[in-house]
Amino acid sequence: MGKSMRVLLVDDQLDFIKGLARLLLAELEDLEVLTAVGGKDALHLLDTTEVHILLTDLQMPEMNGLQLMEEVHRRYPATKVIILTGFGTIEKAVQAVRHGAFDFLTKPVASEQLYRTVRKAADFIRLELENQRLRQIVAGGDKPILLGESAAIRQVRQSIEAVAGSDYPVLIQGESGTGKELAAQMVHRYSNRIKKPYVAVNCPAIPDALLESELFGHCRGAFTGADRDKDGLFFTANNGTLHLDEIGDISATMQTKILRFLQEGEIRPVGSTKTIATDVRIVASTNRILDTLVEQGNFRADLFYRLNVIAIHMPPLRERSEDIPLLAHFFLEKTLVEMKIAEMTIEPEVLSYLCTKDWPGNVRELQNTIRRLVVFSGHENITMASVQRIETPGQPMSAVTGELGPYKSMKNLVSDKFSRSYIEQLLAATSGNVSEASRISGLSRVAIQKLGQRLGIDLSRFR
Ligand SMILES: Nc1ncnc2c1ncn2[C@@H]1O[C@H](COP(=O)(O)OP(=O)(O)OP(=O)(O)O)[C@@H](O)[C@H]1O
Repeated sequence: MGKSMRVLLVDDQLDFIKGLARLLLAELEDLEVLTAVGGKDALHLLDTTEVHILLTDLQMPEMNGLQLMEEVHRRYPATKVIILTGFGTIEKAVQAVRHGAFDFLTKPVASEQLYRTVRKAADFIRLELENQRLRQIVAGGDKPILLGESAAIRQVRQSIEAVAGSDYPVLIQGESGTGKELAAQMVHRYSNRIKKPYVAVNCPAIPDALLESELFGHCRGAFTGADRDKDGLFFTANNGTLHLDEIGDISATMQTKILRFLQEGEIRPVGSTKTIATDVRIVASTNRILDTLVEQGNFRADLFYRLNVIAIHMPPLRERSEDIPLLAHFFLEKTLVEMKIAEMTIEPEVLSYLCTKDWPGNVRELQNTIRRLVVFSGHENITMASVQRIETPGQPMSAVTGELGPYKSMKNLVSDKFSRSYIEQLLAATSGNVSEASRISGLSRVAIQKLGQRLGIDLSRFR
C-alpha cells in the first residue's frame, strides 16, 4: 500500500475489534492497527498518536460513533472516519456520510469490502498528502525541481547533484520538453555559483549575425549601428553559469568561437583586439543527437568532446510513465494557482489514461494538456468527459459536449489545432529546416520555435 498508514478500530466489544484487526493485518501490508474500547478511550489515544483512518462502530454506550466522529473531525480534520453499522441502522450511517464520514460498512463485515474501503481511504489520504506537498512546492516559488520518482529521473537528479560542484561543462541532451532547461537551472542551483548569475540563451532564437555580439559583446563602431560598447552574455554571466540552449543549431563560426572560450577561458568582443578572461561555467543543451551531427560533419567534433565531459540524458516521458500521475497533480496545482481556482481533482481513470499516451512533446505537452483540461472542466473535477472535450478533433465544443466554454478558451483551442497542424505540415515539407519554414510561412524563426515549443511539437523530429 506504499506509505504506512495508522488505523484505529473502535467498538465497545473488544473481541470484535480484535477480529477485525487480525483480518486487516493479514491482508494489508504497511498498516499499523490500533484498537480502543469506546469513544473516550479512542480520544485519549488520539491525544498522543496520529491516526489516519478511524473505524468506529455507530452504536456504543457513553459516546456513540457520530459523536466520536464529530469530535475527531473537530480536533483532527485530516483523519478519515469509516462508520460500522448494523443492518437496522443504515439510515444513520448514510446520514454520517452526509456529515463527513469517509464511508460506512455494514455488520457482519465482509472481508473484501473491509479491505476495499480501507484501501480507498488510504489512497485518498496519500493523494491529499501528495497534493499538500505539491502545493508547498508550487508556493515555494520558482526553485527549479525535476519532479519524478522513476529510476530514470532519480538517476538524472543524482547526476546533477554529483556534477554540480565541478566547473566542467555539462551537456544535457533529450527530446523537446523533457526538462533540459530545468536540469540546467538545477546544475546552477546546486553549484557554488548559486549566488552568481544564471544566464540562459536560446541560440537559434537569435539571428546568426547577432549571436556573436550577443554572447561576446562588441566595441563601439564594430559594425553599423554599434554606437557604444556593449557587454555580452558571457560577461553578464561572469562567475556564474551560461546555459546555451539548442547548441546543436549554431553555425560553424559560432562553434569555433565557443570552442575557443572553452580552451582558453577568454572572450573577445566583436571589433576588439583585446581578450577578456571570464570565469563562466557552460551548460549546453540540445534536442538533436550531437554525435550524429558530428558524423554528418555539421558539428565540430572537438567542440563536442569538450562539451561532452559530463553528459546528462533526459529520458522521454513515455519511458517513465510512472511519473505521469505525480506530474499531472503538480501541474494541476500550478494551474489552479495561476487561474485562482480553489479546489479541483483529477479522477483516477483520467490519470490511468494519461499514462497510456505517448507524449511526443513530453512534460511540456502534459503541462499544456492539464491546463486545457482545467479550462474545459469549468470548475468541476477532471473526468474522462473533460478529456473527450479536448480530444475530439475538428468538432466545435458545443457539438461534443452540449456545453459552451468561455469564448476565449474555445477560440484558443480551435486556433491551437490549426497552428499545430500547420506547423507540422510546414516542418514535414521542409524536413525541419527552420529557415526554409520561415521563408515559406512568413513567420520569423523565433516565432516558429516558440510556436513549436508552446504546442509541444518537437522540431527535431522532422529533421
Ligand atoms: N521533471 C519535471 N518536473 C517538473 N516540471 C517539469 C519537469 N520536466 C519538465 N518540466 C516542465 O515542463 C516544461 C518544459 O520543460 P523544459 O523547458 O525544461 O524542457 P526542454 O527539454 O528544455 O524543452 P526544449 O528542448 O523544447 O527547450 C517546463 O515548464 C518545465 O518546468
